[in-house]
Amino acid sequence: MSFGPRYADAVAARGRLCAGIDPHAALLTEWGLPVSVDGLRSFAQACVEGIAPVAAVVKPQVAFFEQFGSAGFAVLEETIAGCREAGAIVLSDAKRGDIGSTMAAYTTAWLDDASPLCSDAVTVSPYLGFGSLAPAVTAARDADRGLFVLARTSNPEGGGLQQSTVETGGTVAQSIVDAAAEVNAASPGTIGVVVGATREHGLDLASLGGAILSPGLGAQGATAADLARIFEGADLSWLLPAASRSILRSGPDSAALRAAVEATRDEIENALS
Ligand SMILES: O=c1ccn([C@@H]2O[C@H](COP(=O)(O)O)[C@@H](O)[C@H]2O)c(=O)[nH]1
Repeated sequence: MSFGPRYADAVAARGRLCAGIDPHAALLTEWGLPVSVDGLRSFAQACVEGIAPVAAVVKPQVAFFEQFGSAGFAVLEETIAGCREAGAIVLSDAKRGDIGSTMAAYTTAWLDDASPLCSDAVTVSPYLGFGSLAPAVTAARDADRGLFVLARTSNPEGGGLQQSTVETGGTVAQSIVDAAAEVNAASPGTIGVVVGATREHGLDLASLGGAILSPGLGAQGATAADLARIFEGADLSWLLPAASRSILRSGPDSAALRAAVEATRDEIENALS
């Protein structure tokens, strides 16, 4: 099954929420774990047990594993496999982007079955030009996997670049949404976009035909009520709000993590209904 219908099935079964696995040092300490590879492994294991069986999409933040080098990557591999086994769609938040020939290698790392990091989808940066993502677009389509392309990010610094105007008159962010929509017209749901929940985005998302990952809930200040306002007019069935720290602060108990996922999801579903 291609990524779009698979994603739609997961969200229909589990609700609209992407739960992040972001093992910040501060969270490891709050959970009573050492800031070490052993602490990282225990943290990730608790997330696999508490979050992955209930969240539609789980998003490991690669940076927090990468900071421990090869041992951290080994924990990430186990985490990806464990989350997929628990039935979650795994979106690895790696934000890769480079010239096309290098992009092909990133694509092998994150989307090829033979790779131990293979995920259902990966975040990518289009700021070397959307066309530079072509190897990833082709591979995602051929392997029934997904890409999530940064369009209008949740951080305050993104606007200067993302809101600037391109030759054709629209914003850079809108040009990325439009390029994603063009791919999705032939291959529905292959390309999602990232649009933060923290502010008005000014984008026309009506023709996207793919998921809208919206980080910023909780720790960055956005609320479920903000989502309904900011995404008015978009096809809300594609909206995928994301939260990490606000859920993870309930750990390390697996049952408490599970309850935090369910409460966040219910709040979102109520606000969007
Ligand atoms: O625009 C973006 C793109 C990605 N992120 C990532 O999402 C999570 C948010 O974590 P919180 O703890 O819920 O703030 C994190 O991994 C970011 O790197 C984003 O926040 N904004």
